Amino acid sequence: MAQYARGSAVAVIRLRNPPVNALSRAVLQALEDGLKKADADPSVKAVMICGENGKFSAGADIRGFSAPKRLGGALGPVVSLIESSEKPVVAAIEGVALGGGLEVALGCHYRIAHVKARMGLPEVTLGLLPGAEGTQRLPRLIGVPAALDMITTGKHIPATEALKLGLVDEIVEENTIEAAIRLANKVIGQPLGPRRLSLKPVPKVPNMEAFLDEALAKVKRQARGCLAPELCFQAVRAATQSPFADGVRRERELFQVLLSSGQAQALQYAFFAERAVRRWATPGGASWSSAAPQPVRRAAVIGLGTMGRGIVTSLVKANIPLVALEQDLENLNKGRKAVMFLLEREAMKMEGGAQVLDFHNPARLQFTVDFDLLRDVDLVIEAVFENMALKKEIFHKLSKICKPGALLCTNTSALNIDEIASATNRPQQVIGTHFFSPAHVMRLLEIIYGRHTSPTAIATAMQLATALKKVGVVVGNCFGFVGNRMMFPYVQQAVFLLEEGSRPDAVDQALEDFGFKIGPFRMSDLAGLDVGWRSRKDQGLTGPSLPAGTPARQRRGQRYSPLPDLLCEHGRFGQKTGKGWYLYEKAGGRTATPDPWLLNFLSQYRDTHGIQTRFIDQEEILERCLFSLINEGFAILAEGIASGPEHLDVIYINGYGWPKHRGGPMFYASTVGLPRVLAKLQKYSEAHPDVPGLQPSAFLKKLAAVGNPPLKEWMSYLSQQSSKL
Ligand SMILES: CCCCCCCC/C=C\C=C\CC(=O)SCCNC(=O)CCNC(=O)[C@H](O)C(C)(C)COP(=O)(O)OP(=O)(O)OC[C@H]1O[C@@H](n2cnc3c(N)ncnc32)[C@H](O)[C@@H]1OP(=O)(O)O
Repeated sequence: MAQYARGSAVAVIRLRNPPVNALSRAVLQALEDGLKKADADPSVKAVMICGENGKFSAGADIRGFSAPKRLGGALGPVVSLIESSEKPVVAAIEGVALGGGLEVALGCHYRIAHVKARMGLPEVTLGLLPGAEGTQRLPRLIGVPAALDMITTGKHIPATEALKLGLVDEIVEENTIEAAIRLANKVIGQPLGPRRLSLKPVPKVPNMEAFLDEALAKVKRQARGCLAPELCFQAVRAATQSPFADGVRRERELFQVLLSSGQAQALQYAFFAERAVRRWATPGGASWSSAAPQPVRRAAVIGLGTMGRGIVTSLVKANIPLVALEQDLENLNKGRKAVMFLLEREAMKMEGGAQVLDFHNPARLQFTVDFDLLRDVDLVIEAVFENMALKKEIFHKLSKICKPGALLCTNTSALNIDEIASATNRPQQVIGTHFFSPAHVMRLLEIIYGRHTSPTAIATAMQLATALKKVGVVVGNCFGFVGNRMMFPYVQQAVFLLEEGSRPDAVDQALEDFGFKIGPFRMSDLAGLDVGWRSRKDQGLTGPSLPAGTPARQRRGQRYSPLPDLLCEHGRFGQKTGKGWYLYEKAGGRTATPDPWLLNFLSQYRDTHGIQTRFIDQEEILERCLFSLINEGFAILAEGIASGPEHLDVIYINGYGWPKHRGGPMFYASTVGLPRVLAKLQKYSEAHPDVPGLQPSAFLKKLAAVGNPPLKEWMSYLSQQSSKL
């Protein structure tokens, strides 16, 4: 809704649709009615538009884009109506003016913003473009380079920057509404022509065509298969080439293309999925609605290796005072130096820099080798390397030293939380916090509850995720949890494809063309092949504990590829040794080139094992890697390890480089159609009966059999008894 009120000479229209004043049909109708009322009332001399509860508007109601009666073209005409008003209209921007909200403000003749307000056109992140004439008005107001940047990236800018760009006329520290009414009174009677953006020319840029060509190349490079950035670009280019009305027509055409592209649906699903996972629940009945977090006033991180350094940096950035602990002075000094380097770099990116982070202050960041300093912390994150015995030793020590209420977190990517908790006297306060590398950059935090973990512990870990500006996803305890468990069959297929005749660069290319940031072999070289090797040795799959006479390509009755182990035995650990699945310019180098040695090695390997080399096309690469990953996802859902497909999708988008415009693996499966995914898995599992990862999960079969229901109904087909937790 929008509330209309007439004060003295200034009518006030207040957008009202909690929590963010999204522009629904009803709000737009009320806005239009308010404008018409003001126009018809001779005592009204000016209009002020604002939003309720300190928020202007977060834009079009996103749910409206998939509603049967779409929000459609309703907003553009309302923005035009505002602009064509014969009475001055002032936007009072508090909180946020995003998307359609900012387009409404662009239709106004004046804009005044609170200093803490944020503005942006984030439609591109939802697979759309600003469809209410924003792509035509913004370049006229702030110029093509700045408008292109805002529209193709969707970034939110603070009011101070908006003022510099000329996006707002004034910023105020308080009483935005009063200031806007004052401004409205002041401008009564002044000519409105110069304030109507649709009448302004687009400011010239020297050598506009060359500038646009370069900008387009950049947009394409960054889009990686996502359509919206390029179409946003095209809409802005139309503003540079055509009169306003023609530009608007072009904007509408392009908007329609995006709306029906499928990518918009995927990105909007991802938007809501990210919010849905905040409402966590466990099969035991614990949930976000009843569990209260405990405050974290001081934290500790144990271990200053790659993960620990990133975690410390993340906590400092979140303003949480902490103690960073290493086992000895040599490692402590090495870790301290690395953390300081990261923090200096982070500080340079921030306004206020090192002063704001205050990391030279020992009261905020203290380095030590003394466990006793952990006595009064509220939360500990252990981040030593993946070794159960070591982790248990540390947790045993922690449960003796830390105060009774302290939450004990383990940063592990696969180990059993219950076993780690068993080393303590407080298993209810032990929880897994799986950070992703680099931990101060990656958004995902997988939060793993064990058999005894309390709801308070889960709520506190979720609150920590929010404080660190991460997306926390609560999952159950199993080997590899959700993310890595789904990754195992994917990587396994990638390696099997090499055995059968493919090449690392062909597999990577297929998956990168699909939209992954990095293919499995480049990823494995980056992470280090030795990490998986160590884990396989611990599991007895390779190395000295392997019983003599074990067939080279079989473990526990299933197909196994020793290829990654063989590479490690040749000292090929990936980027760090300058060679792995690829060759690099030097140890630590980043430029991967196909390695003739490896291709020769693969060919000899196939000869040794009597494998007939065959050509494997892109379709088979994608289907075998992706469908086996998705198949594991269905098994995870059936076991109650995650409470919905959204959880798996949020994990994959934020932690594993899954292309967001494909909505996550489970959403992708829903778009492919579950009967098709099932049929392909059946085909491949018939061809490879010794690969369990290709055998369709019972839950997938059930969903296909009941007629491929929409994703949001999947979980209703799981009987309570099927949860193993
Ligand atoms: C015939 C062809 C004609 C073609 C013409 C077409 C005409 C179309 C015209 C115009 C098109 C305009 C496009 C848009 O405006 S798209 C929307 C752009 N806006 C955004 O992307 C903003 C999205 N929201 C956010 O970024 C954040 O929510 C923010 C506003 C910054 C607040 O963040 P925070 O405080 O962290 O709160 P939450 O994110 O948890 O949000 C609170 C709840 O509000 C829901 N929400 C937020 N924004 C919207 C929205 N725009 N629509 C609907 N719902 C929204 C959010 O989901 C939370 O609710 P819940 O937890 O239940 O999910």
